[in-house]
Amino acid sequence: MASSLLSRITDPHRLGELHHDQLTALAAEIREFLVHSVCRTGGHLGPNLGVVELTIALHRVFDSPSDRIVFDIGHQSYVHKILTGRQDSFGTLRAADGLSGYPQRRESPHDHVENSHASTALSYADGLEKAQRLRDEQHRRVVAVIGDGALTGGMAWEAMNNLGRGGGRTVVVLNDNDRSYSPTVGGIAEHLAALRDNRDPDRDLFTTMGFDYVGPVDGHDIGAVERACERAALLDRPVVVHCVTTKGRGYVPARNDETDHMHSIGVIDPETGLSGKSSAPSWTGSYGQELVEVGAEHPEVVAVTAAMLHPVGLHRFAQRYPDRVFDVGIAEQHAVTSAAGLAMGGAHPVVSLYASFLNRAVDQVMMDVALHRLAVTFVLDRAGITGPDGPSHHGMWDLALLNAVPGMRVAAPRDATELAALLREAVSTEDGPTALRFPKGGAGAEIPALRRMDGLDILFRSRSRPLDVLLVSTGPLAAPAIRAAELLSDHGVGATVVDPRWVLPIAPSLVHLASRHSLVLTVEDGVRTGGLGTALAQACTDARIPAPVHNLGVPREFLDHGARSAILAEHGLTGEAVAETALALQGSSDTNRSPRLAGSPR
Ligand SMILES: Cc1ncc(C[n+]2csc(CCOP(=O)(O)OP(=O)(O)O)c2C)c(N)n1
Ligand SMILES: CC(=O)[C@@H](O)[C@H](O)COP(=O)(O)O
Ligand SMILES: [Mg+2]
Repeated sequence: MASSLLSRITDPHRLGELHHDQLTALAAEIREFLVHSVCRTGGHLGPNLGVVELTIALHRVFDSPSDRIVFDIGHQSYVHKILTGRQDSFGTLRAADGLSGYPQRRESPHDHVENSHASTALSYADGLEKAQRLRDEQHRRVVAVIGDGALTGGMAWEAMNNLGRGGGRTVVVLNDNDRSYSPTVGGIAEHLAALRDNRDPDRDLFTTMGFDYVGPVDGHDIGAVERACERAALLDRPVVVHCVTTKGRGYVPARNDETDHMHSIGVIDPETGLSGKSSAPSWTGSYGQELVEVGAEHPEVVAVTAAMLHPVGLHRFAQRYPDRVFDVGIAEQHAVTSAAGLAMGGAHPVVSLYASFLNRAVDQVMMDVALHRLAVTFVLDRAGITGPDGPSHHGMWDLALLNAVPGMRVAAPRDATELAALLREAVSTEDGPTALRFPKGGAGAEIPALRRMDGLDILFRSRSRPLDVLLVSTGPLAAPAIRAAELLSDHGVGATVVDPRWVLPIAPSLVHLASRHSLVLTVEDGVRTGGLGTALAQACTDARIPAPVHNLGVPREFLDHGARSAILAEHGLTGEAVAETALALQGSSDTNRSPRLAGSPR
């Protein structure tokens, strides 16, 4: 939808041609553009509606890309993308081969940080500034745009500690909308509220740490933000420009969304803000419901979230047990070690995180929880390929990372029934940490076991030659594994499908089962390197089992955004692909079998 002013802005330098009234009109056009485009593609509508004027002002004051504008998390960079020549391709947002929902260097020289994990922007700024000083490029400015939520992350304060006294000139633009998803929690949020209300400007934290402070500024007044940034740009020391904004501004359905002001939406009707999709039971919903019941059965259970109470499904538990839920802000490292303290004190904390955000707290899992053999349960949502949020959101490393943690037990439920059972087994484990992992989206159909054998669930067994191939499935990849076994059986190759339930460490019973088969294939929604398959292959080698163990999983690569199903298919994690791989491997050891599924079954 080309519009008069917006279509003129093919480059941010064109903003300088507009006078104040036109800027206000441009902001209105951008808001309308955002609502109609993001309602069609899905994405972070609320955060971007809140930074329209702020982003216009930044691009009028600073000379991107010579001046670097770095966005923290980057979910609020849509306006930046629209102003830097990408409005025409906005309809491809978050689709495979389309625009990323975060800054992406291959899209534009104006983009710098692709990682969507919070609280990193100030550290990048510190490094960029040091490089600029070394290269005698002091004419360039570094501008770090960080939200009040991201400012609750520990890394941000490690960077503030360096920026404040490091001789730099970073302009920290604090986008304060008083929200992460929910209202931002903790002392920092209180301090920002005091600054917003001019209650104690003299004792402000920032000046004590060596920053100038400019604000609070109305983040929706382009002129006011421009003047604040121009003042900041003249300073020869680090400065915080405190902009006060409103998440979801200008779109009534977003403002009325009390949960998170449409922080992240799917496809919705722009007129009503409603999604036509019937919400099938999700993994998150099943977990949230189950934890309420577990909370009644286990009074020692408490829940910990890192600013994602609703996204990880803890809101029902919070309603039922308000004193047993702890939102620590976007602070996963603190969440884990605080949980270690809770466990030391006799509680059984259940720490709910998106799997990829656990990456930054691995040392805390290892040295604060596992070293002390503490009863902490980690529930990792968005484990495996997530899809539209791209490489830093795929929860593909948790199995490999936790595989290296002594004493850690990891479960991967294949359906909601198993989730309920494994959650109870986890919170009943008192001699060390446990983890449950499940993917984004619907929990899928129930997959009953034929029988349970030494803790292993046998899900499929060919009537003839069942010992030809053992398919070891992980969580919901049980479904494609069963499909593969059916196809193999149709082609005269026997197969057994086993779900270990507790996938790490490798159970001796699984090694024994593998020893009885001619070929073993493991199937996991996680990086192959160091995952379940690697662990089973190592255990089979240690036990001198001759059966080849072939691992199917996610490659050791950063995977672009796209649909979860398409990415899984691309990496051979569908029933048909698994069957073809097994046939090819069989074919390599048994020449009279065709390695293809094509053609009618035997
Ligand atoms: C390490 C990490 N934990 C959690 C998230 C999930 N997350 C994405 S945006 C967001 C809230 C960010 O709040 P804020 O920084 O204030 O930005 P706003 O959305 O308000 O503009 C969270 C928690 C993340 N991206 N990274
Ligand atoms: C930006 C961020 O980290 C999250 O908002 C992310 O977009 C998660 O999205 P889902 O909750 O839809 O998986
Ligand atoms: Mg915020």
